[in-house]
Amino acid sequence: MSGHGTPIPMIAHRSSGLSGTAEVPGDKSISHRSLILGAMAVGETVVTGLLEGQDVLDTAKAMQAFGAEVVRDADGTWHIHGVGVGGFAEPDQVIDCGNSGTGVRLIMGAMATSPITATFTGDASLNKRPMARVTDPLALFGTQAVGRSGGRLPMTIIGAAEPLPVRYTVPVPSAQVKSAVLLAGLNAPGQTVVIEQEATRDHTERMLEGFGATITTEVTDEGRVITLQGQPELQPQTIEVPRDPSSAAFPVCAALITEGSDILVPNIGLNPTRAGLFTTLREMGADLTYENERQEGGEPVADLRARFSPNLKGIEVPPERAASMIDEYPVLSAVAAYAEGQTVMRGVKELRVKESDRIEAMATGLRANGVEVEDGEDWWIVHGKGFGNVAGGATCASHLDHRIAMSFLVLGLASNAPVRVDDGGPIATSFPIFEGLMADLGADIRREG
Ligand SMILES: O=C(O)C1=C[C@@H](OP(=O)(O)O)[C@@H](O)[C@H](O)C1
Ligand SMILES: C=C(OP(=O)(O)O)C(=O)O
Repeated sequence: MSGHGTPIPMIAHRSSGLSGTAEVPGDKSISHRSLILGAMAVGETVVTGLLEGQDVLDTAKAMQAFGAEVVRDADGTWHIHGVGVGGFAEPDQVIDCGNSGTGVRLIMGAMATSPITATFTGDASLNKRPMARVTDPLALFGTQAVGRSGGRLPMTIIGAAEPLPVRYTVPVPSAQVKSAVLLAGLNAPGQTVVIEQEATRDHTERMLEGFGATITTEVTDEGRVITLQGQPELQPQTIEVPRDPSSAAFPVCAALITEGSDILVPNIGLNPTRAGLFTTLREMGADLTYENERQEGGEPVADLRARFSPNLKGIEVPPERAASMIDEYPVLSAVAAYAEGQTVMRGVKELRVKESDRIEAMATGLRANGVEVEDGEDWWIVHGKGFGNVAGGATCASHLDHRIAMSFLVLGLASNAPVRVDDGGPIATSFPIFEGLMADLGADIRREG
């Protein structure tokens, strides 16, 4: 949905003794892909555990506009009747992807090699984000794109009627770009090859294989070379979406910084392309353990146990870990405020083109709450104050960015004065049950006014 409702101001007060079990919702990345790949398969894909956040609901609506039947049962199971690779119909309305970069970029890729035209838009945040990173490689297939200056939405994509196969090296670490090219490659004849120098989340590759595509990944001197055979008939799947490690990050970090806390966050996927935050927190001295470690659907899964960790130390986060925790830097910076010493984060330029400029948004809000932050184009350093020394007391702008809103609310759970955010509305894009879940654990996070 583009536009945004009335702002929802929220406030977090110092809390202690968080306890209980935090059942976080389904993984956002896998939810988008389940809908898109389900729509491109022949027959009925059945999905349980789908994240019903606004980002994913917007993708579901988009798949209907392209001709797939998408139905939710009363029990929350989703059924997608796909139209097959190359079977998309031309939508008769503008496709509104709301706040979701993943939604718009993956859908642009998925329709780019069909002889149809579609116009995309989003909310004020999404309409500022760069799309040339996707439309440049799509042009190699023969796809045309006409958008606003700077490659921004709203944008019309004219699909290639006779697509060519493509070999493309992704210039920025981005699973969205990689995925857009692979999804476009589905309806191109021959082999599409995508090369990435840094490993990013690999859900598209794993799921394409699950849907019956022929796809291989080879690690070479050039990087990860992913080869997809075009024009497969995708087989419908039954998918149980695992819980989202990026959402798990919020209750986990809240427990680490609030006195006397001990919580369990069950069933979290620890795919190495996603688990960088948890490794980093453990290196900082967090009392964060993996219980009941197991494999599910070919992925490592564990229950996360997080306890109050009064002796956190700042560290230098290895830059090569950035892609595996890219969405978690905002909440890491909130935890870093309570550590002793500096937390140094480098190689994170991508943070500047998310739902907001996340370095700028967090640095400004942290400073307003009494925490010193230095920053440059692709790095930032949080100077930890240690427990009991974060002043708090400020109102932070969330900039239509769910992760910024949730990170400042976590910050306020251990600061001396409460922390406010001007608008908690965007939280519903990825974590619609955040407020209730945090309240059940004992966190004092409320709406104001
Ligand atoms: O492919 C995906 O599902 C995602 C990729 C990442 O974006 P980039 O590809 O821009 O790094 C991430 O930030 C986003 O939340 C989800
Ligand atoms: C960057 C994010 O999402 P997207 O790019 O899909 O808007 C996120 O969820 O943190």
